[in-house]
Amino acid sequence: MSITSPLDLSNKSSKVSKVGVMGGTFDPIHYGHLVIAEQIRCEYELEKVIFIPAGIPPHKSNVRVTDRKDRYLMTLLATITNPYFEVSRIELDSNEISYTIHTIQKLKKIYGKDTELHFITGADAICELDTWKDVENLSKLCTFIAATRPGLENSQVDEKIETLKWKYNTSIKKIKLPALAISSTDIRNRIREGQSVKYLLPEPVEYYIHKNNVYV
Ligand SMILES: Nc1ncnc2c1ncn2[C@@H]1O[C@H](COP(=O)(O)OP(=O)(O)OP(=O)(O)O)[C@@H](O)[C@H]1O
Ligand SMILES: O=C(O)c1ccc[n+]([C@@H]2O[C@H](COP(=O)([O-])O)[C@@H](O)[C@H]2O)c1
Repeated sequence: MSITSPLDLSNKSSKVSKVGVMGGTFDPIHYGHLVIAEQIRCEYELEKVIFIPAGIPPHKSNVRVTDRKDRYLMTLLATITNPYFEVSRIELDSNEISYTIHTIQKLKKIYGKDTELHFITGADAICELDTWKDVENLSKLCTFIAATRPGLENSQVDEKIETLKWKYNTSIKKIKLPALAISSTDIRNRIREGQSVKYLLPEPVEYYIHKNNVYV
């Protein structure tokens, strides 16, 4: 499905030198995503962070994910108040599996080779980097910044990151952030069970979910 909207910012290529790329399924987007994106933006002096909802998330291709229009609109609602945040439909508008290597290659073409691209992830996602498509080339085109996530043993994450850095000769930075034990899975379950999700995600996103019966 193609979603057309004047709010698509993926073609804005005005000269920037350090861009954050925050990929995710965002089903739904929550404060865990927003906090890591904002903290990493500040810590690494990124000029902006582009949120890229996945069309077909590579590791969830056999899992039912919510309609792309809903995930796109929820991501827009969640990020609209931050002038440094943008949302791109680059993956949503493609019917291919949303491999990060393809997205980063497209962004490199848009922004040019001199713009640094920093892929923002949670520590759980970075620990699976070995299983991503074409990691060798991906590692040459971007760096990775991984935020700690509750439930993961820090020493094991550190060990895994060191192995990945050595194996792919790439830059993976780890940043320790205030732990937010929030996940989209938990939010979906809470909504289905009629429990409150207030303060786990931005209020407009919560309204959107209830108004459109997104997780019934
Ligand atoms: N609470 C959190 N703390 C740190 N990183 C997070 C947190 N929630 C999500 N992330 C990271 O954000 C990225 C996108 O995550 P995703 O959209 O899959 O959310 P999720 O909460 O992990 O979803 P689900 O529960 O459906 O698997 C991933 O790199 C993930 O590791
Ligand atoms: O490119 C890959 O092979 C790949 C495999 C797993 C995850 N990713 C990306 O990592 C980000 C987080 O994924 P997820 O499944 O936790 O939402 C999202 O942008 C995915 O496209 C990418």
